[in-house]
Amino acid sequence: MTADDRKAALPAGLRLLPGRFDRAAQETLREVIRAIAAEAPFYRPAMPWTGKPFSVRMTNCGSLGWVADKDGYRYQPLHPTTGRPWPAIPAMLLDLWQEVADFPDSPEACLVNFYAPEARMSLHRDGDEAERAAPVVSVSLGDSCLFRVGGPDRSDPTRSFRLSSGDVVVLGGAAREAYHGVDRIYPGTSTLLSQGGRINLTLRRVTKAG
Ligand SMILES: O=C(O)CCC(=O)C(=O)O
Ligand SMILES: [Fe+2]
Repeated sequence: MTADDRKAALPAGLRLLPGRFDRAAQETLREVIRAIAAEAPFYRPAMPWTGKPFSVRMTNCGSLGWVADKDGYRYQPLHPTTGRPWPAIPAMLLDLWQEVADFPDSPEACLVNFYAPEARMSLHRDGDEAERAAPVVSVSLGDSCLFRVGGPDRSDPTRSFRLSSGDVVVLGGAAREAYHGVDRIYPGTSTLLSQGGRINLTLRRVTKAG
């Protein structure tokens, strides 16, 4: 038995689609995100209550965007600093959802995370969406990362694996409720983003946001 065999199994409903986007498609996505960020700039959210800034910078596209500030976590239709609506979700990402989500309706939200080399995302569950039958569909671009996933309880055993530019992860079924996070970025592992770092796109159906 290897060390890996002793680790938790991947949760049911987690699908990894390595290299789902080839380099040309990644470059197109990069330009699409550049246009989104020109309209809806990346900003640094803060942890509720403590106000501690996230290491990840964020923006959104879609009719709703996920935000975090001293008042809590929520979805809202307007960018917190510009006050403008989020840009539409690009057709390429709606097409991806149609192909892999196995869910009839389109996503309302696409969170765009930017990880500088030192950024990470601590273990959490995506729990602010009313529609939990819809999966979370996530796209990785730029530098590789170490992604960790466990079970529905924070104390469940976890497994980690690398995600590289162009990879897609679908968290559906039981995996929709699984704890997950990003332990680290591997700087210099991709030439896609000239400044380095990693972009993650996270499509969610949401509906009836609080
Ligand atoms: O960056 C990732 O791969 C995961 C992002 C994530 O879990 C989230 O935004 O909720
Ligand atoms: Fe998440």
